[in-house]
Amino acid sequence: MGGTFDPIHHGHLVAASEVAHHYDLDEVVFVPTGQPWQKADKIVSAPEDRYLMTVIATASNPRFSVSRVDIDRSGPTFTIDTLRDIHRVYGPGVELYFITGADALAQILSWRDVDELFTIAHFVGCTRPGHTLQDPGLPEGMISLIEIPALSISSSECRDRVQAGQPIWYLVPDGIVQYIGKRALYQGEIVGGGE
Ligand SMILES: Nc1ncnc2c1ncn2[C@@H]1O[C@H](COP(=O)(O)OP(=O)(O)OP(=O)(O)O)[C@@H](O)[C@H]1O
Ligand SMILES: O=C(O)c1ccc[n+]([C@@H]2O[C@H](COP(=O)([O-])O)[C@@H](O)[C@H]2O)c1
Repeated sequence: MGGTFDPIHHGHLVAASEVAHHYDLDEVVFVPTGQPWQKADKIVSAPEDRYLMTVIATASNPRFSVSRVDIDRSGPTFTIDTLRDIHRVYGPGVELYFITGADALAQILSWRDVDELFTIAHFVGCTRPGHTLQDPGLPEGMISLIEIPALSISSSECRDRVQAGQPIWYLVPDGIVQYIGKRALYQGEIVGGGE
């Protein structure tokens, strides 16, 4: 599952858990983006903070892991590179599923090397409150759509709440609340951070 994870929240974790259950996956690898080029107009926290928050949030689940492939690669993050790197790490025989939410799915035709993407991994689109889940017009079978329990949580809302001094307990794992406090994240002015 790729994401900016700024911060990771329970919407991400529920989506990952549901897809893992549905497809009986051995492992879900969370891959925090290095430079999310389609969020270039937004301020994004340091990759190392987003990576550590993802590690903290997933630590208790033995089937969840976190990869550094995107944060260790320089330049904008493209999923085509993510999938090639993951294949190198796990070996060419592994079957990959790329988990993505309804909002990301709507943009997928704008992603780099979109045609090749579907030859490397299965794409799974998850429902997300506030976004309509539509097949983006690709040939049948390229993307599977699955319904997950609705959690109307977004990272931008979490950041806005921290900046406004409102609690984010129970929107994110407890360790993430503590990490955000310890590192004083999201307390400055957010430019273009809202949805
Ligand atoms: N509540 C949710 N339910 C289902 N999928 C989600 C949810 N929140 C995020 N996702 C999906 O998780 C992936 C990574 O999301 P991302 O890290 O950009 O979080 P976000 O909450 O969308 O962030 P932001 O509010 O900053 O845009 C995307 O594919 C997104 O669609
Ligand atoms: O490959 C691309 O061109 C591309 C463009 C936009 C987003 N993505 C990927 O989509 C995932 C969700 O991205 P985001 O920005 O919504 O957190 C993450 O893994 C990104 O690297 C990928």
